[in-house]
Amino acid sequence: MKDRIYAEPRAQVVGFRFDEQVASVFPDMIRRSVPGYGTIIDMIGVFAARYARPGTRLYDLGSSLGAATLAMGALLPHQDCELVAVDNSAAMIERAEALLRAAGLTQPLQQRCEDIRSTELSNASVAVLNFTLQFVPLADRDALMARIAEALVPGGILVLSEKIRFEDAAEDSLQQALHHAFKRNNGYSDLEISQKRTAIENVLIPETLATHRQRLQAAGFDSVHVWFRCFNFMSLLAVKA
Ligand SMILES: Nc1ncnc2c1ncn2[C@@H]1O[C@H](C[S@+](CC[C@H]([NH3+])C(=O)[O-])CC(=O)[O-])[C@@H](O)[C@H]1O
Ligand SMILES: O=C(O)C(=O)Cc1ccccc1
Repeated sequence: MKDRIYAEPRAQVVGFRFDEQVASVFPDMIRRSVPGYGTIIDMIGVFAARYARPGTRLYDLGSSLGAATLAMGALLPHQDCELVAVDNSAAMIERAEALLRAAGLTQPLQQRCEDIRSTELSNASVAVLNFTLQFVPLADRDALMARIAEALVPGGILVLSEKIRFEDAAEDSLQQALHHAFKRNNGYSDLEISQKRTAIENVLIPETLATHRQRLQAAGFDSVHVWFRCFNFMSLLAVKA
C-alpha cells in the first residue's frame, strides 16, 4: 500500500510512532525514504551467509516487517542457526508473523514483541540494527551496544545502518537537501516531506559517524568498516575479534 500518511495538511503534527497505520504502508515508506534500502537488505543476506556460524543465533533488532530476517534466512548455509526477530511494535510483529510464515524459512525462527534494550541476547554470530539504533534514546545506546558485543561469539558481526548527521553545518544541510531531493523524486510532496520531518524530529536522533565509531570501539568491536553510504544514510560492518 502507498504511504500517504503525511499527504494532507495537519493542524498539529505529533511524534512519529510505529503504529498500525505505519506498519500497513511500511514497505513503500522505507523504500521511498531510505536511499539504498533494497541493496542494504540484500547485503545483510550476504553478510549472514559469510559470518553466520553453525549452532548460533542471528538477531534482527528492530525487525519491523522482517525484511532483514528474510534476507538472512534465504542465504544462510546452516540449518541449525536460529533467527531471532525483535520489535516492540505489536503492529509490526503481527504483520511480520504472517509474512515470515508465508516465506517458509527452513531455519528455526523466534519472533519477540520486546524492547531491544532488555531482550535476551546470547550465542550470536550476527546482529543487525538496520535503522533501529536511531530510535533508541541517546542515554541507552552505549549500554545496548555493550550488550550486543558481549552476546557475539569471536568473529561475530554487527551490521549497523543509520541515518547520520554531519559535524560541519554546510555538509549536513547539503546531505539533508540531497535526501529530500531523493524523496521528491520518489513522489513525496514538499508538504509530506516537511510534516514527516516534524514528526521524526525528537524521535529519530541521528549521530555522527565519529560517534558511532567511538561507541562501537568502546563496546569491544575491533574493526569497523563503512560498507555503504548514500547522502546522510550509512551502514557499518563491525567485527568482534
Ligand atoms: N527500543 C526498541 N525495541 C524494539 N524495537 C524498536 C525499539 N525502538 C524502535 N524499534 C523498532 O525499530 C524499527 C525501526 S524501522 C527498522 C527497519 C527494519 N530493520 C528493516 O530492515 O526493514 C526503521 C525506520 O522506520 O526508519 C521499528 O519497527 C520500531 O518499532
Ligand atoms: O523519511 C525520512 O525522512 C527518514 O529519515 C527515514 C525514515 C523512514 C521510515 C520511518 C522513519 C524515518
